[in-house]
Amino acid sequence: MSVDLDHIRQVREEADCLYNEQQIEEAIANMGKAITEQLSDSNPLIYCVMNGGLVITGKLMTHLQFPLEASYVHATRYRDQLTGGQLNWKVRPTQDMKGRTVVVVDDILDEGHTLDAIVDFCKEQGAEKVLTAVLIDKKHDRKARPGMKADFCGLDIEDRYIFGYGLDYQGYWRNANGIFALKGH
Ligand SMILES: O=P(O)(O)OC[C@H]1O[C@H](OP(=O)(O)OP(=O)(O)O)[C@H](O)[C@@H]1O
Ligand code: HPA
Repeated sequence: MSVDLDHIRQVREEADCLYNEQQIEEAIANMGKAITEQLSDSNPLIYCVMNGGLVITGKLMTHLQFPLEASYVHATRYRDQLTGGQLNWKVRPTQDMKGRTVVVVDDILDEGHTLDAIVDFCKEQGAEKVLTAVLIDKKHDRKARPGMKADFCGLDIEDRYIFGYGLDYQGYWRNANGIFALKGH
């Protein structure tokens, strides 16, 4: 599929910045502190949810100065669309997680179906405790479960389509150094 890069550039230029780099880095440091307080003696297994979790997981991990193992899973349900569909597992966890504490790290808790499915899978595999950490919690009433929350969360946002810090618009701008909302969405 060919991509109109002028459109991609225009989207970034017209977007509203909801959080700048400094605010996000502060939020990530606070998440790191909270996770350290709770998990520093638990030898956790940290799972990055690709692709969106790439930036937050890397940045968060440097705030976790205790023994841990890191790996990734790959699950997607948006496929360059603005609304989610069926969850498609591309890479499932491979490590033995029996009896382990697992932390699933992702960029966003939107409706929550992605995190719920990954958490359920880890529990089925025998993880003793499964916790979730997200940079962003989007505020609306369409959560997979009413009141659903991540165990660790950096920032809340209003109900708009966002990109930056791992989140994409049509596969682009995961590299944007802020959280930006798409004009008109
Ligand atoms: O809470 P939900 O409504 O389930 O949405 C959240 C998920 O959606 C995005 O992934 P996406 O499916 O877009 O794949 P990507 O990580 O490759 O961007 C995001 O990275 C989360 O994993
Ligand atoms: O607002 C969003 N932006 C990008 N990816 C997403 N995946 C779920 N919600 C979003």
